[in-house]
Amino acid sequence: MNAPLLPARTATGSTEVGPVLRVSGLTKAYADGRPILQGLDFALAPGQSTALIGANGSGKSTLLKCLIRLTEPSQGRIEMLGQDIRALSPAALRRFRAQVGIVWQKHNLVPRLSALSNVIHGVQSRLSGPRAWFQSLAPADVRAEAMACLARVGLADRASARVDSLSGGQQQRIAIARMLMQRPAFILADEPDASLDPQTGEEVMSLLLNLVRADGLSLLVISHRLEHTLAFSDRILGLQAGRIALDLPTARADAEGLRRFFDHGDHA
Ligand SMILES: Nc1ncnc2c1ncn2[C@@H]1O[C@H](COP(=O)(O)OP(=O)(O)OP(=O)(O)O)[C@@H](O)[C@H]1O
Repeated sequence: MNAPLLPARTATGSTEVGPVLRVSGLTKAYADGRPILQGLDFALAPGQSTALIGANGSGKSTLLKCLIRLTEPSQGRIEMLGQDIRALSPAALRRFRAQVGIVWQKHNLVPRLSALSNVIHGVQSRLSGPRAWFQSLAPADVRAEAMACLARVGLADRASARVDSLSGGQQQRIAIARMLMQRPAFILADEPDASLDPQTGEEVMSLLLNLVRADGLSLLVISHRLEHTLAFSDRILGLQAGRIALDLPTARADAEGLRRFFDHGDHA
């Protein structure tokens, strides 16, 4: 059970790649004792985009936060990128989180700083102090990498613009570029399209998926939009009453059944 999950040599010498995430018996209750997650078991294969769906309050955000211990699980085991997450010391957990890119609905950019400085902030796991904060103080290689990340999200020409002069969609792209700067191995996204108009939301989701595909990354994304779930995932996990009530390849998803799950939190 304690063996690393990422490339392991088999007896024949071939390389076998295990899941990027394996969750076993994950249970969570907040202080009031009400069970939110009730013994979840699932694993995610590398290089896949998985949509996490469920009614409001079904525990999607709680699950994402448990995975990296932004909230502490009550019980169960979480293995991500070969690490037993619940066994990590606070310092090891901070180092581990640097490998996980997170895209939130609210991106927490620094509004008065430039787009480039905000992207440079993604380097903080590798570099500390003002050199990881201001574009004018960042080492040349860090600036160049941040510019490349900006180019990947289509905003190289806005590098010097103050973030608060950019649109909501552009700001979410900057947040994605900052996340790329972390060189993540796994991406968690909590409704990255939620506060954007439908077209911009679709563009952001499409950009995120293209980057994930290009870099061969794994993505677990909370989705509230049926059409985005169908267009931007390989697999769908549905939460209902704290349990996984739906788990299927997106190619086999029936849009009407999914619509019921979105509207009522069930698929009966
Ligand atoms: N810090 C907290 N303390 C107590 N209860 C909480 C806390 N955070 C969330 N909850 C409760 O846990 C339940 C699940 O919340 P969570 O945000 O995980 O659901 P969700 O599926 O992401 O919802 P939504 O789709 O509305 O974002 C809700 O009843 C919520 O009120």
